[in-house]
Amino acid sequence: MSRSETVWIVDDDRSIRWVLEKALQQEGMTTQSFDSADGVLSRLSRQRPDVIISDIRMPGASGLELLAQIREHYPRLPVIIMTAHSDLDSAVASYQGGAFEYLPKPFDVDEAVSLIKRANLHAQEQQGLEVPTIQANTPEIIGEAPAMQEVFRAIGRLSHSNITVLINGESGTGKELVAHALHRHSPRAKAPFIALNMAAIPKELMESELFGHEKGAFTGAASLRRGRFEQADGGTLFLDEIGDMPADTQTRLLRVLADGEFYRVGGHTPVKVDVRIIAATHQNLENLVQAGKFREDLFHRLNVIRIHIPRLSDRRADIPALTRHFLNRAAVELAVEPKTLKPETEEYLSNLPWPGNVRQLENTCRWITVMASGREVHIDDLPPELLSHAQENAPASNWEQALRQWTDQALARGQSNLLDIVVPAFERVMIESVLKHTAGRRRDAALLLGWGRNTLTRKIKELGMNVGGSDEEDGDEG
Ligand SMILES: Nc1ncnc2c1ncn2[C@@H]1O[C@H](COP(=O)(O)OP(=O)(O)OP(=O)(O)O)[C@@H](O)[C@H]1O
Repeated sequence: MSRSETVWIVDDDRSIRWVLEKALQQEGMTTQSFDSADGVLSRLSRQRPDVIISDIRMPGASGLELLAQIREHYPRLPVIIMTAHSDLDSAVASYQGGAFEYLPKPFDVDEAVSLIKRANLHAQEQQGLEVPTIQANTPEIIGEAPAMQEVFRAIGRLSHSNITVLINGESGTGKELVAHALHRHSPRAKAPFIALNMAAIPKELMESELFGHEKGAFTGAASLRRGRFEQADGGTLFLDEIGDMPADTQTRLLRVLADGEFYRVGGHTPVKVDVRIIAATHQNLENLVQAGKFREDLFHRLNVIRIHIPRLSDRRADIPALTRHFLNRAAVELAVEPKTLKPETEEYLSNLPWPGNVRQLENTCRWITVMASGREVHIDDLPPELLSHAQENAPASNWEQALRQWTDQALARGQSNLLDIVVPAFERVMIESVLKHTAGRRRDAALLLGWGRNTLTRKIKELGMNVGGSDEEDGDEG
């Protein structure tokens, strides 16, 4: 490039401006910084940067207001929106407002720089496309954890499209919630969102459920019934647990997706529909295809865009916020004061395995709201299965987690001098295991532990361990 690209940085946080300025200048770009959105617009009438990167929340006009103004007056100018409040609403609002990208803070500086370069290239290639602004308003999906930010980005990116989406994730991770968000942030938002769980419908009823039936199509079909496909016309059909769909229904579904029309059960006139499919499964569809249980051609039709929803144990950072959200919601449902967690209870919950994912956490919050006696929730107030579960199932590889839980509980009991209890226990386990490994030979054991032999002997005495063998005799094999 002959001339240096100019990037405007808009953020009320001086350190962010500074970090970006330095990084961009190092890449040979020219920067100009603004501490609010207000100055940017007046400047734009005289001067034009190649890319703008702006924070959302600032005193005065917000980054999204700035974005809207720029889209209206300078549609070719790419804007990257940054925010410390990495919620779905800001992600979606950014994309729908026509942002080139959405960058949740804290971000990797290199990532920011390469994004800015991409924005610049894109602007040159595209010569600007104007995108309509739609007001965002969703039910809350909580997700500060990086894995969820990826999901939000996907929802944002897809918000202009009607493309088929396949959602993967364990049961209770929020697949339906995400499917709904995809719909609400799509051009079909005003049309129906129809959800259907393949695992919950008896096989023999599935076709009529999906495609409806004509009057008299079979015994009991007293009148014409429109199926889910017709109900979802113009909107979105969410097919949950698609892996459980029987083979013949898969064949019919494939045909509908190809032709955009189908016959009601017992019908002879084709029914035309325009339906966006979002499918979800907790199973590995590739494996089902290999096992001959899922049609490969249908799999490819559904697998256009895939969104993976992480299990709750892979986004533990979100557990406190989710818990507060569910406790507040349960309190509203039950018309009581919301419970709050003691810090050690929050920490304890954050470290549980949560095999039932977000749904299990939600149910736990309902349980707590009903059962916990005080306003503040102690570890002892948790449902008994969570208390025993943690102790029995703490995996050996995860001893730190077990230790953390033990510490929380000891603190909750008011115990002190904790290291006096834990350190000897720790040393005892290490010494026993290593001596077992060396068949009682202390010299080898000391080497493996990384201690001198005298230290090991002293420790064994101090700990009052009865480990057989002695310091004198262990010079030889014996
Ligand atoms: N990130 C989240 N923020 C707030 N609520 C959530 C979130 N994820 C899930 N939930 C809530 O948890 C419950 C379970 O979510 P959902 O039904 O979407 O899961 P699912 O993956 O579709 O489960 P299944 O596969 O068992 O049908 C719902 O009540 C949903 O509102």
